[in-house]
Amino acid sequence: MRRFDAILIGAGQAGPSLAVRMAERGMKVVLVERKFLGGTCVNSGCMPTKTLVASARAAYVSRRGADLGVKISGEIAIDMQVVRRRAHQITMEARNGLAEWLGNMDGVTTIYGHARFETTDRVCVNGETLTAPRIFINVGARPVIPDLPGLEDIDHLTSTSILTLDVLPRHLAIIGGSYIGLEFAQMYRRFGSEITVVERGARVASREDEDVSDAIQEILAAEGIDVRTNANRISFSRGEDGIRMSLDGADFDVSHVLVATGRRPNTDDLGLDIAGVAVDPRGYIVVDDKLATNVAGIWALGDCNGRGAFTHTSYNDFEIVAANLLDDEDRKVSSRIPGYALYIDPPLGRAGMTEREAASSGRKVLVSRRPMARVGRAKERDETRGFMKVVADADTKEILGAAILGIEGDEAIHGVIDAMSAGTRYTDLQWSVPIHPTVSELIPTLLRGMG
Ligand SMILES: Cc1cc2nc3c(=O)[nH]c(=O)nc-3n(C[C@H](O)[C@H](O)[C@H](O)COP(=O)(O)OP(=O)(O)OC[C@H]3O[C@@H](n4cnc5c(N)ncnc54)[C@H](O)[C@@H]3O)c2cc1C
Ligand SMILES: NC(=O)c1ccc[n+]([C@@H]2O[C@H](COP(=O)([O-])OP(=O)(O)OC[C@H]3O[C@@H](n4cnc5c(N)ncnc54)[C@H](O)[C@@H]3O)[C@@H](O)[C@H]2O)c1
Repeated sequence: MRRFDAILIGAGQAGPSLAVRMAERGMKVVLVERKFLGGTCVNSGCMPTKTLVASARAAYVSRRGADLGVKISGEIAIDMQVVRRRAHQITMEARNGLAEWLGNMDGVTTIYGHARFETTDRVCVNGETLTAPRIFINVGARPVIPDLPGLEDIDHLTSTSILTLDVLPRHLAIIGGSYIGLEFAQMYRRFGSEITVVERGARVASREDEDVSDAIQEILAAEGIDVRTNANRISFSRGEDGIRMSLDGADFDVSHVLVATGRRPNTDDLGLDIAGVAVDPRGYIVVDDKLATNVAGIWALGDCNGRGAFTHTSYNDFEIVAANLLDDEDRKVSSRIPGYALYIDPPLGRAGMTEREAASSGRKVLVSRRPMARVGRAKERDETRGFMKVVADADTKEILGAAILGIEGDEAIHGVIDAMSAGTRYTDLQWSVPIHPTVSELIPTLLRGMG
């Protein structure tokens, strides 16, 4: 049995950084990873997909060149092998960089293998027992495959396996109209596929306010994406020319099916029951505000704790745990202002509550909304789709949330995230002087329109 000061299970966004911080304090730590260093973001999530989004945008801009007076003679063609290779290369650079960083770090041992609890302070990997007084779980999540008739009998893709596809689907059906479904829908449409998005809910991106969902759907429909909402009866069979899909009684043929119906935590094969670590009914590890589980000496970070589902929330979990355990600070998850982006083009940048959440919190709510057509930068680029809105508390003047669906929305939203993190009231920002011509330039005007 090998003894360490800490065991970290999973090398996603939290594990490697925490391992290094602890080793820098002279601790002897072991990082256990069953597949690839970097986890989802590096290998099958943000990095490869945002590289693909960049290729798709290059195609879109090239096709629109003539509108801006740029003549391109000949067809705009996509080389899927180059597109895919680029995404893979970005992944490999990040994965190899991590291996080098960890490899050069005294005090960090990396073991490749599946970890499983034997007791509260022992973990078995590749038949060997490791023990430590502190164990950090950072095991992430994986795609959910829904129980749809016929799905098991056809070759279907997930957000992971589609990354190895180097042919262009003739017709890609995407089941699920949220982050993963919508990002892949627009990117493959821009590569040249016919796309049908099948969402069982009444609208796409259903966590957002209705006006945001509607505007997203309009943006996608304008690019020729067929979005079917309220889809109830979905089934599949092998067709003569690919896959036969049946949707609410109507049949059609598609060449490929991508399943994008959510993710579930990798907590079912960890032996958590043996260690006595509590999980909720969906398998997420139950943690307190400092990410400690119900078992002393065991913490859970990242997607597996259900307190966030993004790269930045997993990394922030590392920052919280490191600050509390190593720097004698008092950091809590509940202090985090929720922020994220949906990387369709134009992107949706989000901060804090939706308008619906703010209204249902019982506060008296003020809202202001402006179209992107009011933004000089958007007009100059001839990309005026979308709008921005902000929600505030009428009594305290606190900013409760914002959405910027428009070019650079993922960047411009940080003005709001920073203001919310600093506790700035919207009335204090109404007279700030932004730089022209930027997207952020409309924010003071937006805040002056609160009503
Ligand atoms: C297609 C896609 C696109 C995305 N795009 C974005 C984006 O643009 N922005 C964003 O913020 N987020 C995005 N996300 C979400 C983001 O990737 C995740 O939230 C983030 O990677 C979670 O990090 P994590 O550290 O919690 O876990 P992970 O990165 O999933 O790491 C967990 C690691 O644990 C390992 N592991 C699991 N079980 C064991 C075990 N028993 N023993 C040993 N090792 C184990 C796994 O192999 C994995 O390497 C995207 C996700 C997907 C799928
Ligand atoms: N830009 C980003 O930050 C980004 C990008 C991609 C993924 N992610 C992360 O990945 C996670 C998973 O994303 P996701 O889009 O797969 O999941 P999701 O949980 O956000 O959405 C799943 C969608 O599928 C629909 N659905 C479920 N079952 C269905 C069925 N049988 N038929 C039709 N529709 C069905 C749901 O109604 C929902 O709209 C997200 O929580 C997110 O954190 C983030």
